[in-house]
Amino acid sequence: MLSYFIRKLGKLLLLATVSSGVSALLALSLFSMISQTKGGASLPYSPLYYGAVWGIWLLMTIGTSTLLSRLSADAVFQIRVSLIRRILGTAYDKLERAGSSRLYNVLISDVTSISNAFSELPTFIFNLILLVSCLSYLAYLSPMLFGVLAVAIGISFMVSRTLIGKLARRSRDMRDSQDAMMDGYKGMLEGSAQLAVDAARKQHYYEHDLQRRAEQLRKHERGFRMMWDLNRGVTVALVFLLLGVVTEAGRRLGDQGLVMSYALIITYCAGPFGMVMNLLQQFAHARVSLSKIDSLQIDGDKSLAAPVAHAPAWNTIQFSQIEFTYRQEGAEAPFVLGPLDLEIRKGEVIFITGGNGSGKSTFIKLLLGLHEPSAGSIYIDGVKQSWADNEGYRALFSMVLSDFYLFGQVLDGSGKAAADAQVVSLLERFKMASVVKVLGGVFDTVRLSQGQRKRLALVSAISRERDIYVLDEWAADQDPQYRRTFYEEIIPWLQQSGRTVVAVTHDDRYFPIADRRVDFEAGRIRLESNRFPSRTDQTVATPDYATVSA
Ligand SMILES: Nc1ncnc2c1ncn2[C@@H]1O[C@H](COP(=O)(O)OP(=O)(O)OP(=O)(O)O)[C@@H](O)[C@H]1O
Repeated sequence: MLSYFIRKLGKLLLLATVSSGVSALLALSLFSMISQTKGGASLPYSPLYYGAVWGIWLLMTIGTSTLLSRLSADAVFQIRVSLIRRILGTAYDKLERAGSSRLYNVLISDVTSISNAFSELPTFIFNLILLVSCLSYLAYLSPMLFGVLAVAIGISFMVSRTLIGKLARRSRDMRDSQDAMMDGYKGMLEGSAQLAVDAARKQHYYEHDLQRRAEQLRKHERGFRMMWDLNRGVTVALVFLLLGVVTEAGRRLGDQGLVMSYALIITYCAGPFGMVMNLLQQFAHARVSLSKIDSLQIDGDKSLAAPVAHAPAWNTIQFSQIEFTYRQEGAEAPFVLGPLDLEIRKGEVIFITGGNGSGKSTFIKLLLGLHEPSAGSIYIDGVKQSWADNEGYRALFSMVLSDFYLFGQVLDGSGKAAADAQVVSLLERFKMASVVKVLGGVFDTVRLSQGQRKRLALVSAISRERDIYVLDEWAADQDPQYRRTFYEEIIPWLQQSGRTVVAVTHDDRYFPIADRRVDFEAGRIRLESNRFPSRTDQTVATPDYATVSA
């Protein structure tokens, strides 16, 4: 990730570092001029020269601040965008395993800690240069006194390193507690209606989940802050220790002027020294965030700029000995789907039925190419599909799953904003035209009832003009009248235009609508019943998008 940043912001980082370094050296030369003025004697350089250096230093400092603030904002932007792209390019099942709470936390807190650390790099380099320059100058003033100082600095460095190691461990504990807290927030917000009605549950959730997690987080935050402040305190204490060591050594050497110069420069260096130590702490914290991101395996590398894959021409999709197992930590007997053998033919209406937990939705996700089969293969017209390169395969589908998200923007078959007239005609068909307006392909509201939102989701899915519609219990939230319209009008209308429909349903009275019903039980196909056994011999219509969209 660091190399990614350096690639993206390398020039700005270099500029900010050089400018920080020059400012540091100018500041040091100002100090050197002052420190050479002993006992109220005049400056060794003319006031004009001092004023000129001061002026340049001021300009450089203003310029550096501007560059640093730009670098900081750019770093936040770059890491945010890079994470978004990684998440968008990551396989669905990896995201599902990571869980939304952990992903939200990465997007919120890890983005901040990494970008803070990165944007502080020039400040770190600035202060490091300042520190090294100060130390070099001290070595130049008196190598012997510097030798004494170097031993004290070495010891200080070892102490700080140990403390920073402890801080990283505390940071890791704190980050884990933040994930748990985020999970608690999620329950509180997503379950707000249940909690509002059920006071006992609210109290229980507060005491057993939220409060406990908050206490755990407080404990780890306290440990982290304590270690952070301890490290800072130790830094200040070390500066005093160094001053004491220098004063004593100088007294023994009998050179008060030298001691004065040393004390002045060490006092000046206390700021940069503290800053370097502070930033080392921040880097340790950011490293924990980076390891958090790595642990989620959001390693998506599919470029968003890559051309969108086109769906292949097809007549049959064949599942051959397909198996899938949910990877669950600690689960004794994880759910196993398959082995499945199934053929989907173009233009068919297939209903997927079965009891709760029988594997219908899991099958749907395999069909959509969202889960990678653990065994078996998928063939299109006899050609084996590669999981690693299944963008084209996925482009065959449009769907409304049971946990769908309703996007406000409607897209057409080419991925552009859909024409309003086309969307309005679909809204009319779904009896939504009086409820929702569309402007520039965007619904004016998505704050609707669940059944209405599902209708809009299907309008959106149809607008994409894809070959196969996959619907997971779409009609479950519709009123009986519209449920009937869905089964007796919408599905036949889609089929007549050459579309294939694969729908999960529990509505047994409408089962005869389907050409085929595939019934699941305990992850296996229990029964496959055909309404038209000879359907494969029929000529299948080519999809007529104009008819469907109109
Ligand atoms: N994300 C998941 N992680 C682990 N196991 C899961 C996950 N989702 C589902 N399962 C397991 O897979 C089994 C089948 O789930 P699936 O959602 O496919 O059932 P379904 O037939 O669609 O049920 P329903 O009719 O209730 O929607 C479940 O019993 C559950 O044990």
